Amino acid sequence: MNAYQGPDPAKAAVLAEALPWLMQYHGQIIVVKYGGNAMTDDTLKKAFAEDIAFLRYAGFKPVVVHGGGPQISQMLDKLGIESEFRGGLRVTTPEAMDVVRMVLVGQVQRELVGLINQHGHIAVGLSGEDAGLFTAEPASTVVDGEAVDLGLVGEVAQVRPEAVLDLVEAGRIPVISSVAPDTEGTVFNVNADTAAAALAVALGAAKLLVLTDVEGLYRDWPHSDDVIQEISPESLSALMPTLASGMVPKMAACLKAVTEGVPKATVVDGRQPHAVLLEIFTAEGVGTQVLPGVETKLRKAHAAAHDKSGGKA
Ligand SMILES: Nc1ncnc2c1ncn2[C@@H]1O[C@H](COP(=O)(O)OP(=O)(O)O)[C@@H](O)[C@H]1O
Ligand SMILES: CC(=O)N[C@@H](CCC(=O)OP(=O)(O)O)C(=O)O
Repeated sequence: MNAYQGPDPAKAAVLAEALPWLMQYHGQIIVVKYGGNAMTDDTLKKAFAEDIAFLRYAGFKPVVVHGGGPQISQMLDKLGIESEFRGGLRVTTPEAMDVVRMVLVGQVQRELVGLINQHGHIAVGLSGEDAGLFTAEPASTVVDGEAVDLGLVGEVAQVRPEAVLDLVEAGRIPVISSVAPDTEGTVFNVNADTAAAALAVALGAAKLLVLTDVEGLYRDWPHSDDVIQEISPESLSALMPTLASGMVPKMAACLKAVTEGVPKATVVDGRQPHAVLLEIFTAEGVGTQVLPGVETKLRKAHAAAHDKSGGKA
């Protein structure tokens, strides 16, 4: 006969490990950017929605900014509209802009809102067009030393976070699409990483968490998969000219967020189910963290270890 074993203490240990993070982020805004490349299958999307609902019920204030690059490309292909990327941004004609808006607001945002609302009526979709959330201006981009005209690609010139704050204070989870009008009402395509960073700064978020389809920022991509675990804004700034494709706007967004007051920006692999919970509630470092003074801290820790070992470390 098997003796009664009782509940598994390992489960209690996992829950107890979450305590410091519950204390740190309780009542704080966390902006989570969900990239289109991390929305590849239904299980992943469902797990993402569970994580976001979990944060809300744990007393955090999650705000979601979503992408949808691959989903836009798929629809453009279907419609026979050509699109190319320059410096990680989609050159956007007026014809393509209609598709970008339709896919982001009408398709991707609706799906995420629906999935989160499986866990209570808590998610509300918004775009940069709602309540003046974002005002765009044409993006100016330089690729290989040359100014490039990207058409209707926008940068965020102004954020009015009131509508988002109203929802958050009411216990809701805003799910935001990155399209935004300029002051004349022309609607622009804003990269979702760029929009998430501008919003995180305006909301005074405690963290910007970016989900993508790589483990983090690779040191020597595409030649190695050595992930940079921690990097200061200064070192990241120096690295920016060496980055390629989608990592350019992503790391520029993290840099902007941390330089303008967000204490930490993290890029994690969204292909891993429950990547959000793992990043927030566990002590193991996942992905790449951009945080001020990190090299100074590492240098100090190294110097301390060196002193203790009498210079033998
Ligand atoms: N140094 C780098 N480290 C990691 N990925 C990189 C790097 N440089 C370029 N990339 C590319 O950037 C991509 C992520 O950007 P993107 O496709 O825009 O993702 P998302 O849809 O999540 O915003 C990766 O899949 C990879 O192909
Ligand atoms: C200007 C620009 O490039 N806009 C992006 C907007 C969507 C996005 O950023 O989606 P991901 O986060 O999935 O890459 C695009 O058209 O693809």
